[in-house]
Amino acid sequence: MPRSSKPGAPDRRPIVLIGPMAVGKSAIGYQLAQQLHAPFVDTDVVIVGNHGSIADIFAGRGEHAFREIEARTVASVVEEAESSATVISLGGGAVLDSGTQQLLERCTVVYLECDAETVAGRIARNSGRPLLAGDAMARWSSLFATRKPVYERLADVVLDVRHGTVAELGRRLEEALRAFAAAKQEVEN
Ligand SMILES: Nc1ncnc2c1ncn2[C@@H]1O[C@H](COP(=O)(O)OP(=O)(O)OP(=O)(O)O)[C@@H](O)[C@H]1O
Ligand SMILES: O=C(O)C1=C[C@@H](O)[C@@H](O)[C@H](O)C1
Ligand SMILES: [Mg+2]
Repeated sequence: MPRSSKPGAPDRRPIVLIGPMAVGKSAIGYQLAQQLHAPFVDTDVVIVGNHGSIADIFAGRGEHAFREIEARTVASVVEEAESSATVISLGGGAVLDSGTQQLLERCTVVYLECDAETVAGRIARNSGRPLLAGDAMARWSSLFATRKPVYERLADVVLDVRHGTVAELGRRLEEALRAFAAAKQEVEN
């Protein structure tokens, strides 16, 4: 029996991880894909593969150009993943695009929820995120305050990632997705 037809198994829609910078979308997304034996795509990685580093795109062409590239990339990744349980990790700001928000209606959306304390050490070590140039923590907090309502509105499943290793959070997320799929199946039957 295919894994996804087990009662309560995650359904065959793309699983998309959203949330602020450094929350763990890429790390936990990869972990979940391993557990589900599913393909994994990180849209930031696809952008870098096709267009060069994110820092160079911001520096050379500006944020607006980056957002256009990002929206096109997310659309093609989601469309290619349609009807499969592919795990997709988005960049932190990808959800601001209205076309992307519409596409996410066809996916199971997981919002990774955290606080500034969780990401402080990770951001201090980081140098590749152009939007965090200067006072990284202040920039992160200001972006998070603006985007939090969008993350919350789009989420099917919310995972609190303030505590736990990536492996533990991957297991917790798989359980949460099974519970979500089971509840959805019950409503549909
Ligand atoms: N629960 C965790 N425990 C310890 N380290 C973690 C945890 N989650 C993520 N990390 C580490 O934090 C760093 C940032 O994680 P990651 O790159 O997955 O964030 P992201 O949400 O994809 O960020 P971005 O929006 O910039 O792509 C990585 O080095 C990752 O290994
Ligand atoms: O939160 C953001 O706006 C960003 C997050 C990163 O994943 C990258 O997509 C880029 O650095 C922009
Ligand atoms: Mg990432």
